[in-house]
Amino acid sequence: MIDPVIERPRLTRYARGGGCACKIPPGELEQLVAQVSNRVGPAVDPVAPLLVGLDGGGDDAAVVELDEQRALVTTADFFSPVVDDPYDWGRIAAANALSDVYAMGGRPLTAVNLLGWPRESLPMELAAEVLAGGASVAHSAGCHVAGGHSVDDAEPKYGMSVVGLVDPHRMLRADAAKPGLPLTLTKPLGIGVLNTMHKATGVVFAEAVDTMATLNRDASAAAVATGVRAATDVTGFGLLGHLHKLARASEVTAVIDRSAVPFLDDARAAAEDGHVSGGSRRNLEWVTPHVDFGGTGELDRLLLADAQTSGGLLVVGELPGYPIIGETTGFSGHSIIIR
Ligand SMILES: Nc1ncnc2c1ncn2[C@@H]1O[C@H](COP(=O)(O)OP(=O)(O)OP(=O)(O)O)[C@@H](O)[C@H]1O
Ligand SMILES: [Mg+2]
Repeated sequence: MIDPVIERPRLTRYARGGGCACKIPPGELEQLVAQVSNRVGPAVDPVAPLLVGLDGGGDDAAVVELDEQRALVTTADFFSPVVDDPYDWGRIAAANALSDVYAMGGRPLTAVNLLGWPRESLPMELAAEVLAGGASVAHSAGCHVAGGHSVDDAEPKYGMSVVGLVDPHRMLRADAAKPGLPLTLTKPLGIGVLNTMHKATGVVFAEAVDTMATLNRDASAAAVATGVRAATDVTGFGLLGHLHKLARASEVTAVIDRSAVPFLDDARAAAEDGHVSGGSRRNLEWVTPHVDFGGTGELDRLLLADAQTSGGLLVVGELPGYPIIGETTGFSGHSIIIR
C-alpha cells in the first residue's frame, strides 16, 4: 500500500469504493428513504416552513424559509478517498460538499468536518493534511470551517456538513425545469473513469484533480443572475442519473446531443481499458428503462452514466462560457432521449 516513489501510503488502497462512486445506488436509496417517510410523518409544529425536502426524490439540499428574502440551505456529504494525495482529497471533498449549496443557488456560510479515520493503520498527520485541504477550499469560498466530528473507522472517510443562505425566490430547484430550454453542463465528464484508473495504477490525472477541486460557485452565481430556475449538480449517479431525476421531478424530457457533451482528455481511453466503476454500471442499469438511447453504443452509455465526484452543475438554461449539451421538451415517454 506504499507508493514506491514518494513512500507514502496510497489512500485509495484503504477503501473499497471511492468518492461519489461509493454512494448507495439510486434505486436502493430511494426505497430506503421512502420506507422511512412511510413510517414517520413530517415534523410536528415545525419551527420554520420546509421549502425543499424529500418530495419527488429529493433535491441537492434541504431548504427552510427564514423570512421573505432568506432561506437556510443544509446538506452533508462524505466519502472514501478518490485520490492518493491527502491534501487534494480534502480539497475535492470540500468542493463536493459545498456544491450542493451552489446547486440550490445558495452561498455557503459555515461548514463542519465529518471525518472517519483508521488511526491504527494511517498516521494522523495525513488526516491533518486532508482537513487542511478541505479548509483551504471552504475558506476560498468565504465559508467558515468551525467544527466537526471525528470517529475511528475501518476506512478513511471525509466530507462536510454545510449550511448556506439562498434567496427563496431565486432558488435553483430540480423540479422547476420547463420545456423548450437549453441544458448546460459546467464541468466535463470522465472524472469517474479517471479516478478508477488512478486507484488501479497510481497514475495522477492533474486535469481531473483540478476539475474536482474547482468550486461550482461561479457557475451557480451566473445561473442565479440570469434568472435560471432549475439546476442540480452531477455527482455519483452520473449525468444520466441526475438528469433523469431532474427531468422526472419536472415532468419534462431531456434531449441530449451526445457529440456536445464535454469529456476530460483520457476519459474515453480509460473506459476502453475497462476502468469503469461498479457504481457507474449500476447508474446505467437504473436509468436504462427511462432513456431512449437511439444508436448510442455501450461505451458511450457507460461514459454518460459515469459516476462523477464533485462534478459540474447541470443547468436548465444558457450560461455564457459553458457548453450547451441539449434541451428540454414536453414529456414524451422517456426522461432522456440521446441523439
Ligand atoms: N440517509 C438519508 N436519509 C434521508 N434522506 C437521504 C439520505 N441519504 C440521501 N438522502 C436524500 O436523498 C436524495 C438524493 O440523495 P443524493 O445523495 O443523491 O443527493 P445529493 O446530496 O444531491 O448528492 P450529491 O451530494 O452527490 O450531489 C437527497 O434529497 C438526499 O437528501
Ligand atoms: Mg447534489
